[in-house]
Amino acid sequence: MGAVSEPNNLDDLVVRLSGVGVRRGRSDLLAGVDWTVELDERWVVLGPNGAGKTTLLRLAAAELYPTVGTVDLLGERMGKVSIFDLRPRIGFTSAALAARVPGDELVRDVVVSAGYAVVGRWREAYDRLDTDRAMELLGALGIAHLAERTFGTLSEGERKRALIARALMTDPEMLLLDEPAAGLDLGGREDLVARLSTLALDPDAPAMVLVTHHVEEIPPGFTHALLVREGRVVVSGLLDDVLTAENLSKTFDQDLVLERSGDRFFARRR
Ligand SMILES: Nc1ncnc2c1ncn2[C@@H]1O[C@H](COP(=O)(O)OP(=O)(O)OP(=O)(O)O)[C@@H](O)[C@H]1O
Repeated sequence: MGAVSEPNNLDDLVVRLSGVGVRRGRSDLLAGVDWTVELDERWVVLGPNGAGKTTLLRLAAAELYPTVGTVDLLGERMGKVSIFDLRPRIGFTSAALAARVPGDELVRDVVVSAGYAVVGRWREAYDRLDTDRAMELLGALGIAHLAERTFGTLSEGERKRALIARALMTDPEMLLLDEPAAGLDLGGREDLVARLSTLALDPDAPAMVLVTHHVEEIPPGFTHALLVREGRVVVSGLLDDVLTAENLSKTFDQDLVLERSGDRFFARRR
């Protein structure tokens, strides 16, 4: 599965992977991946540890080149375009990025500095408009009151939200979230899922791709799913078609039951 479906409008394509493989030494981190993401789509990428989810997201973030196949991002072919032109058009959050943010950086500056595509080493004067925009985003994520705190003093949940605000700072055409709810308590997870749901349902929001291990973390409003296992796409397509007990069981190599309550999903072993 995972065949490239023909998009309605080529201009709306934000990601197109064709026959993509990523090889390191003798290991295939990814193999034979075909995937397209359109502007109005919100994708969840699900799979067990080590399946290749982060590798897939890093390809979409222009952080990694494929070993084989082609990657088109926002209408540009990777390898033929400067990644420095491409990256401000892509919002990306990950644990690796969080680890690079200096603990003594003010939260407001963590967000504003996204416009300069650097963390921790910008000290240029910045525009008042940038500050206003950063404050607006921190407000939308419910942490405007933390703007003057240093990043290092934030809780895990507050850091995740600050980094999502940062990822949105450049008004990207695509927002990539690598396990945004990892490490959050139940309240923190539910709060984040609700905020991501609001974003997902906003027609003006960018295309979104969210990587997770847990179906409970799928925000309402997400439209598509890609299930990956051992570097290969198990199935991809519309969320309602793809998210079945059978597909999940295949992906996680467990006999799983999937339950749906309203617009949320829950899974457990049979
Ligand atoms: N540079 C590398 N060299 C060799 N193997 C690597 C390299 N980078 C990643 N891997 C391996 O590739 C596989 C896929 O890694 P990736 O981080 O994409 O998985 P993931 O699905 O995001 O996992 P997790 O859910 O645990 O974060 C893993 O088995 C990982 O150990």
